[in-house]
Amino acid sequence: MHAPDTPRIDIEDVTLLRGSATVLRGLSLSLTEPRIGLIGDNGAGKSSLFRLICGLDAAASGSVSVCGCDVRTARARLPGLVGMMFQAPDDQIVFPTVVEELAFSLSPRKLPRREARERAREFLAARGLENWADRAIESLSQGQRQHVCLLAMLIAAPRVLLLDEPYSSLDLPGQIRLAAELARAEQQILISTHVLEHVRDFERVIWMERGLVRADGPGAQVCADYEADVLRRTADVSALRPHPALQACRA
Ligand SMILES: Nc1ncnc2c1ncn2[C@@H]1O[C@H](COP(=O)(O)OP(=O)(O)OP(=O)(O)O)[C@@H](O)[C@H]1O
Repeated sequence: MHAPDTPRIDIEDVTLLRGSATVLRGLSLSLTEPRIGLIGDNGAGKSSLFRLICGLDAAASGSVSVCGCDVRTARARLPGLVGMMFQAPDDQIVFPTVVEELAFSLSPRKLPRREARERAREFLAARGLENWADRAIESLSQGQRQHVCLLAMLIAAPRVLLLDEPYSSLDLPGQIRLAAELARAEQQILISTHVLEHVRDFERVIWMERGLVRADGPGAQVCADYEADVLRRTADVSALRPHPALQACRA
């Protein structure tokens, strides 16, 4: 059952265009679970769905609401409601140093600049990262930039977190820390990933295919169905050299 204080996202009969392409087609979803995984092939529409939910792109038709607020009319409230961690850190980061980027995330709270930076330093220090504060973003690796994107989203403390392939550039310790950070987080979290292990035990996983929902249900079932489908589609090549990610479903 949906707890009354858990955020909810309602998508009703949405069509989304990007350029001349229709990337989501008549999509309807009611997202109420605290953890939801999003899987599917490249180009299936996962990032597009996130962009729609956080108000970066507007639907050509249909409606999207977060916690009852229509994203078309609630843009000013959206930063406090929804935070997104982009797939490519350079699409997200706008400031030259870590502390400035984190302080920027606090801008919806309208704090004086000095106080916002102070809070950003404290936030970093609480995670043992005080020496990151004045580092130039340019001097960070891709994985470290991805970590900054995560911190920028967490410091803003929105009610819903959208993470677009958050593990893709992280080293193994980074992946373990991120998984622990997410397990602790009280927010509703949606994760798009190609690494099924990160969502297999979720209560709900949505498999997207060409802008539509192909399957929607418990993570173990949906991930197994997707793997079986991938195995069928790649039978010619996987017979030559089985991919480790598909070993379990071949057994
Ligand atoms: N800026 C854009 N302009 C036009 N079409 C786009 C743009 N960005 C994405 N698309 C198209 O939208 C469709 C969905 O892309 P999207 O990025 O949402 O897929 P995805 O499931 O997140 O893929 P991936 O797993 O590769 O990240 C694709 O067909 C893609 O070509």
